[in-house]
Amino acid sequence: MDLHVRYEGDDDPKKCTAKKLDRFDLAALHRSDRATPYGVVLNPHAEKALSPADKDSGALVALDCSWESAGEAMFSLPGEHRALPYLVAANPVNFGRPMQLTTVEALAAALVIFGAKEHAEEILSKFNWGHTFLELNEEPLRRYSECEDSTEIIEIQQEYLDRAE
Ligand SMILES: C[S@@+](CC[C@H](N)C(=O)[O-])C[C@H]1O[C@@H](n2cnc3c(N)ncnc32)[C@H](O)[C@@H]1O
Repeated sequence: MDLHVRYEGDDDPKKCTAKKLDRFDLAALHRSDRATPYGVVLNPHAEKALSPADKDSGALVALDCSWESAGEAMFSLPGEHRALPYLVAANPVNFGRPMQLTTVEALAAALVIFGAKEHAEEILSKFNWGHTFLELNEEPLRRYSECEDSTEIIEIQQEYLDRAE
């Protein structure tokens, strides 16, 4: 599956996970909405949860910008907008926190949910904490990948939300 990133460029380029994926030719960066291919847009504000039912909806797209600027209005890209279900970050900035994933973690999570675990491992292998993301989220990612649709994903997510309270 082709990975695309709408790249805003307002985060430190040395720490930016999308930039690193681009350097290894593992994702394509786009500087405008128009230049970004239509597909599934990973958007934490989306009403619908990502599920295996989305896997044939075209390109997989993330928006790389700082979390300070990642408000709802920023996600103006045309596409099928989907939020990832409950997962925890493994990156050093947000380790253990739910939902605020880096771009590479978000793309990897979507790939695992779509049944492309090897592709997820490949992109995470460029980060020394990358494998930890799959270890921390092994059970939820496996269960999400076995769901039919967004309704089933939400049911499983609720179990993790209840446990986290
Ligand atoms: C806000 S940017 C921050 C990127 C960070 N600067 C980096 O270097 O990776 C992270 C992007 O990953 C995706 N993402 C992260 N968490 C998500 C979630 N819970 N649901 C959907 N997409 C998410 C979104 O596309 C989001 O804009």
